[in-house]
Amino acid sequence: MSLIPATILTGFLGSGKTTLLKRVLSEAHGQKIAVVENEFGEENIDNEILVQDAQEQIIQLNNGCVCCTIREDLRTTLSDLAEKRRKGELSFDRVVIETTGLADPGPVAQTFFMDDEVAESYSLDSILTLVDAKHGDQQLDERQEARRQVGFADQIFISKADLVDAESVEALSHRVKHMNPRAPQRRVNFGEVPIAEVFDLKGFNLNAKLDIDPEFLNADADHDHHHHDHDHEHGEHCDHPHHHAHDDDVKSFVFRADKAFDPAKLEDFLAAILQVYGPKLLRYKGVLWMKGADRKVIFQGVHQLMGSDMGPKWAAGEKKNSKMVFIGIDLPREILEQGLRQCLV
Ligand SMILES: Nc1nc2c(ncn2[C@@H]2O[C@H](COP(=O)(O)OP(=O)(O)OP(=O)(O)O)[C@@H](O)[C@H]2O)c(=O)[nH]1
Repeated sequence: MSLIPATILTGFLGSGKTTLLKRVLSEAHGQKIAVVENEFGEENIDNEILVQDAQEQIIQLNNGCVCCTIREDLRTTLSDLAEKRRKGELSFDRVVIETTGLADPGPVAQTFFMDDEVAESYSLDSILTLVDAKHGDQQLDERQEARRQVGFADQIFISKADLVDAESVEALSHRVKHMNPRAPQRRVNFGEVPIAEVFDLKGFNLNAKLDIDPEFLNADADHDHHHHDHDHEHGEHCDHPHHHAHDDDVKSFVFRADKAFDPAKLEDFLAAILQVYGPKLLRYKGVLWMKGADRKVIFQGVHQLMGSDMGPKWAAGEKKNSKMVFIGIDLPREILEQGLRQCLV
């Protein structure tokens, strides 16, 4: 039986997760969706909002946060769901896990890789993160959970743009992009979003795509700014409005190289780096040129868990190179860059 696609829906308190989910559930998409809800408290209001006319399966994980105490519950819930599906007692095509606004999506994502039973039945499709245009800046300033949610995202939805002026949305969008350049961004008005941008994003797939805006890559490579405090001159690579400097602890950087990697050296280096900095590395992904390989090598990971795979062949005439993006908390950028350079042939 094929793996059940799973989507993690995250975003800070009140960012519009339930609104978006309700919208998605009520859209005529012909799919059966099992929803795993994680709410604080006994009363689950969201549940009532969501159930209405949908025949979806809604499971609640109450009294705790999915990222810590409830993690075991999540594991058993997912296993039970898969088991019932196998036996024909339940029928659903995919599962969506809505985390509380205070959850760190990291441990939730890791459940899909670390637990054998879960990994055998599910494949993590993507992490969707909502950012509230009205309160996002303050939440990112004050709450690390909010910053981690952005760092982990495969797709970002900016909600409530109707409540603020265009310039503020731009500034927020720019800030978020610096934290996570690989997640595409989209504005959503009361959860209105095409289903194609919610499901089957394959953000966790080892595909050969590394969706980084080429502008961002250029700006980043040409400027050796070790501190991303948005202090570049106006008009210089970066023409978005940004009035204030943010020194977000969740940062990203892109490494590019026009020389091939020595596979053994790179493997040793990455293994060592993950040992030390794994907890701080939220997401990383790369399309690599390895010495002696006629195919692209795709690698990616979450914290200490890293995987790699062969991608497509380098096309005739294609200029071989490598690009990697690292997203993490207080990233040791110089150590990473220096180390990676030493792995080049
Ligand atoms: N103006 C405006 N309000 C929105 C938008 N999206 C959601 N809201 C409102 O924001 C409030 C919170 O939305 P929810 O969908 O409950 O947010 P949530 O992320 O599920 O909230 P928690 O479960 O508390 O974390 C609701 O009153 C929504 O109607 C939007 O695009 N614009």
